[in-house]
Amino acid sequence: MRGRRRIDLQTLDLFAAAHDEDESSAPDAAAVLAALERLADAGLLRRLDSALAAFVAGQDSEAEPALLVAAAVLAQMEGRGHSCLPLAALPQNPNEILGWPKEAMPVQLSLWEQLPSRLEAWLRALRRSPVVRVVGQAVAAPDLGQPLVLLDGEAPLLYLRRYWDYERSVAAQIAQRTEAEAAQDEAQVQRWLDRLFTPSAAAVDWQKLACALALRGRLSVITGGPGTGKTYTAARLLALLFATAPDAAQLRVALAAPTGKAAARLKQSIDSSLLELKGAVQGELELESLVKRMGAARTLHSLLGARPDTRRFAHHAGHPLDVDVLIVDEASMIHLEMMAALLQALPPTARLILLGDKDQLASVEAGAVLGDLCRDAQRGGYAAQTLAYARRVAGLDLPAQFRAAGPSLPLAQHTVMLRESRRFGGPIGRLALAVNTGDAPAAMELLREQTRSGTDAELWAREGGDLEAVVRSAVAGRGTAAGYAAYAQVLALGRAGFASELEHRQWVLAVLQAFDRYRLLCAVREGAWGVAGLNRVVEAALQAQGAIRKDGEWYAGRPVMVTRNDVQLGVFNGDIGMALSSFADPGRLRVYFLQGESLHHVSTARLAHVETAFAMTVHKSQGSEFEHTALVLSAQGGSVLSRELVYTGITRARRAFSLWSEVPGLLVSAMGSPTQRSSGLLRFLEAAA
Ligand SMILES: Nc1ncnc2c1ncn2[C@@H]1O[C@H](COP(=O)(O)OP(=O)(O)OP(=O)(O)O)[C@@H](O)[C@H]1O
Repeated sequence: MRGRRRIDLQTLDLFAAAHDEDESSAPDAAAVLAALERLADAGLLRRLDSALAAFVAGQDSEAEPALLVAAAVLAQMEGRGHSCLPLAALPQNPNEILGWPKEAMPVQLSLWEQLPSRLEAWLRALRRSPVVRVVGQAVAAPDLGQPLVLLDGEAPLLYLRRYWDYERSVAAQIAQRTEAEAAQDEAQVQRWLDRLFTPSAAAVDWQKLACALALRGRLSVITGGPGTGKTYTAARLLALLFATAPDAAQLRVALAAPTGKAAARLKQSIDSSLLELKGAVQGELELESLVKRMGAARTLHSLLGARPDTRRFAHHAGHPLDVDVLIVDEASMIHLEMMAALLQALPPTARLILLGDKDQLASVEAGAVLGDLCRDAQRGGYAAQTLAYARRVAGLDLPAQFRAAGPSLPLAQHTVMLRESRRFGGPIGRLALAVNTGDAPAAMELLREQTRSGTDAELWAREGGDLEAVVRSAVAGRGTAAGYAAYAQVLALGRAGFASELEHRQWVLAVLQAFDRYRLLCAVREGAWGVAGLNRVVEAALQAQGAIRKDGEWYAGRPVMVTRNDVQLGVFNGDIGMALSSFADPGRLRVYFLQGESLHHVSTARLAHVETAFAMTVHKSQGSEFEHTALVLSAQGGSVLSRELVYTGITRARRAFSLWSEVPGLLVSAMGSPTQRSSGLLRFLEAAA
């Protein structure tokens, strides 16, 4: 938290000014606003949080302290990815919500002493304010553009208006997409399912079930860990849609993902899965023409038509996307606002197929939509009708534990979790599973046993800080697993110059590919064990070896990550590029990005929003995989060190995973801290059911 260290939280007096004026009375709105400012000075709140409280006070001259504090806490929650504030915990257990460090306890108590101790009094303060729109189960106050919305009822939630709108919109769209089931020729569906799925030894062929369920609706959610066959299943689903569509030649299919890298992987993986099916369809389906017609996969920003300097997209309900089927991969990264925009822009008749791993980190922005949508995925929750349908068309008899015990959400009938990983049978997969289930003893034992077995093991861990060792390993690799030396070698090949543009292009591709063999992933940005510190020391080590020649911000071989979408330049947040000499003007550096199969390049001068990318956050690594991934846990990680963060880091590794922990115990404590994001999405969906 910014600036916290400069202020002694134990002695910080939030109400110093108010006490000077009058010792006896409770602080008024001005005193509370001043206290919130001090909390922002101390880094416990953001400026934005105290500013929202000040805005509320400006709109409501009679605002009570509880309302102002609730507004500031709500803004703070939004900054941490929650879409709303569950009010019930606020009076008695604010720590659960605030997550402030222990040393902030005196400050928190001094503020809370001035606030009501009962929820009812907080609710009264909210209900009586003109800045709060109160919406109950049965009645709703008129919409006068109030900036806050109180969802009153048993477990009241407070929203910023924007997020209230997004959640309701997403829930309404999903309810609509899951209500009516498309009529179909079941005999035809059964025939094709049997052709595309050979009998499986597994108790349940979840991939076949996913296809069967997806065929009868306009929304399909397919979740599963890495290598469980999400894209393999989506390709079969496409073939099925193609085979059963009345006018297959006209079927418009689009592929998308939140990042460019994930989009490129999706396209590659879908194409190769489709072409592998040629034998199974024996010329009956024109799979090659389907592959051609799909075109490149795009980022969601580009698909929806992001426009400079506005949150609005070119495509929306009034100007929908021109698609019949949209497959979106890495859906765990889609934040609430983006999901609302995507659903709005999709024609009501189009099918949406969401693929993603519900256990991965959610987006930095507010909302954990895939996690919410997959609440029932583990236990199935299938209704009798769904089970009967699965038996009829797919010959699947689901064990009793996957049947809904009571009334089930329509959404659950459109959701399937894939459970068998084809890629991660070994130690990386076992570690990911142990982390995911919070089994710390199993995870630690596995890491110890693997580390003991030598540097070539799939897993390797060191707890207790030795930054120099981290850097040595980052450069040289571990055993036969790559480090950045691999990219440095390819980079050096360019120094001799190129005879042709083609030769130069091949070299650029080779540098980008070599760089992607290894990545340092950090939990935090700041500090020696964060992104900024590690980037500096890795750069220095490569410089010392002569692998790079850094004499300014830009140098040949500087890997960069784009930090802001720039529609005009065609680069998006999270894209990774490499500064290299251009063929036409070898003295000039350009930044090269691999977009699908094609290379895109931009002049360094035009790329204002980038950062060096030898080390990057786990958040930004989603949608990417590296042959060797090193996860670096900083002792400054605090609440950022979550189970999802560690799981996401581990599952970025294809062949080797290394863990570097600044101090012992960080991994175990992260595993014991699953992230919970507050949202009302399921409540809206349940209400709509
Ligand atoms: N039923 C199956 N039979 C044979 N091979 C399969 C099957 N399902 C998946 N595979 C193979 O397993 C590998 C992983 O599948 P796929 O890439 O579809 O997984 P994924 O869940 O999309 O992974 P990621 O999350 O990493 O993108 C692929 O090589 C795929 O061809």
